Amino acid sequence: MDSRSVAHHIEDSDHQAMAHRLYTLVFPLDSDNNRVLLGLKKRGFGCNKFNGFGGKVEATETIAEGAVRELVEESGLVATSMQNCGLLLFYFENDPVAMEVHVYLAHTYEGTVIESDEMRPQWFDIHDMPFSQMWADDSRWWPFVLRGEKFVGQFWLKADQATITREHLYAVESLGFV
Ligand SMILES: COc1nc(N)nc2c1ncn2[C@H]1C[C@H](O)[C@@H](COP(=O)(O)OP(=O)(O)OP(=O)(O)O)O1
Repeated sequence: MDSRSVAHHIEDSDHQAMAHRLYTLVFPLDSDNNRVLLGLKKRGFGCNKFNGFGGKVEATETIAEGAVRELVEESGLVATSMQNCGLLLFYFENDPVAMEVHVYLAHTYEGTVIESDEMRPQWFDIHDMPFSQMWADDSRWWPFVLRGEKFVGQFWLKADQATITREHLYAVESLGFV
């Protein structure tokens, strides 16, 4: 088990028994204008979906370092303050490895938004998200972000990557275990 994984903090024995792969997901906010920067994924996993910016955490970095690196690589922005706002756990049918996704809000950042090989960035109103072009789970947990609540979400998905068969989503006081 990756020592950076927080799997053992989730009270679910099936979950704890699984292998986990660590990911990050960062949402840059423009609070003055109630906007969030999303990227349209241009290739690979989640192609043609809007999402925050993130990817696999490398073996040599912390989760927060991975979040900053992926944001720069995919959007051109360098986060200067980030808040860990959620933990998402995805279990895909026929995949023995759970995805452990650490979600951050970037409140301040430097640099210029650029399109990368992987992502085409676009600003959206935080109250008018393109959920029909996003992962199925996003519309479930985004309201927690709007309410300023930290959250943990477990989602079980069919192999079609679109159908949620089971979910467990709840607010937490703190993600201090992350
Ligand atoms: C299943 O539902 C999902 N919902 C949301 N909102 N985000 C998800 C979901 N499943 C995966 N993600 C996120 C987690 C990561 O931020 C990316 C996937 O990362 P990727 O596979 O693109 O990782 P990279 O390291 O960038 O990959 P490359 O090997 O292509 O560089 O999606």
